[in-house]
Amino acid sequence: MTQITIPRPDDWHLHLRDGAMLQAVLPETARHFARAIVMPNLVPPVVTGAEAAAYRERILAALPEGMTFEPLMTLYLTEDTDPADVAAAAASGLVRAVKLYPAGATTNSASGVRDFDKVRPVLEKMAEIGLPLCVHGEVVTPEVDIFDREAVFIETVLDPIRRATPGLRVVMEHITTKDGVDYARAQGDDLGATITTHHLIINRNHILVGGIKPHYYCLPVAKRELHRLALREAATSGEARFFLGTDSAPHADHLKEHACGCAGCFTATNTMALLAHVFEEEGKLDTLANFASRNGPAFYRLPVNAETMTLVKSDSPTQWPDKILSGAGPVTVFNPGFPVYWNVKD
Ligand SMILES: NC(=O)N[C@@H](CC(=O)O)C(=O)O
Ligand SMILES: [Zn+2]
Ligand SMILES: [Zn+2]
Repeated sequence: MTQITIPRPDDWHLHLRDGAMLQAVLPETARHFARAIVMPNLVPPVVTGAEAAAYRERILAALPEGMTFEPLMTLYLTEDTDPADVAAAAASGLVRAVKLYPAGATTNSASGVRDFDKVRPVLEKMAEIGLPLCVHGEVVTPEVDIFDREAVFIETVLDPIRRATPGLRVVMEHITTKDGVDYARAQGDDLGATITTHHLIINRNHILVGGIKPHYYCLPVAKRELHRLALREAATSGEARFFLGTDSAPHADHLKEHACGCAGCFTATNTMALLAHVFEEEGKLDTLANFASRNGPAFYRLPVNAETMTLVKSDSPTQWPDKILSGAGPVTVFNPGFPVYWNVKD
């Protein structure tokens, strides 16, 4: 097959940042994706409904003329979050999810949750109104090896929270392990899991073998090959619980190529072409629409986009810019390390 048409995709986990970076990266997403769940880990974080409304306005103001894109807003869960504010922001349709960052787990997570008992009233309100909790699923206990943080989180934090809060709808964000895949599969339809593009392509060797590759460093960090293979199998299975969240996370190059480099891969520009490549490799092009276009809206109780996207495979490799230029500095586009012949048709 050299061509495939799917409903226009959405991105269920995206970092757009703010200011000059937002201006530069928003068109990269809006060119292909109709909607995105926009992460709230700004500095300072997007905590209240009023802050989410203001951030949404800044995103829409940065959208180039002629592009259509709907930002789906999220709130950053803190120990001081007010359940009534969350409920009001959800009822108005402004906010589509609340994001849980264990304090210290990832970029800009210092205001995240340390004591899960303190957020119990918010979680109970969310269960009552059906508002999803998006979870960065890693423990931050120093004794736990960074490659085990996701598996330990599932057992010691996620599962207890879900048992204590019946009816809470949860998205395991950017799963990176077979443990994550297996856990998601064993649950009911109140649990979804996003999978990034880059975790379908790289394993931990890509980061470390032959010299350290800062542009492959993200959190959760890529794991062993067996986990990458489990993620590929899950993403291409067509199962409703697995959907695309690119976690495209721009950082200026000087902050990635640094003695203490930031975590995040920037994949907004080439995600759809890369996914077509991956799904074709797996012999599963027929399930790309489920992963990128249908399963996410079903979980978030939104309609599938009416527009379509056509992906075409050609004889010569697809070209992308190496970097996106922004007022905050250049941002390197994720390089899969192999030629890709798929591209989105204009
Ligand atoms: N994924 C990352 O490595 N980084 C994200 C944060 C996150 O999603 O954990 C970022 O905001 O840069
Ligand atoms: Zn995260
Ligand atoms: Zn993220």
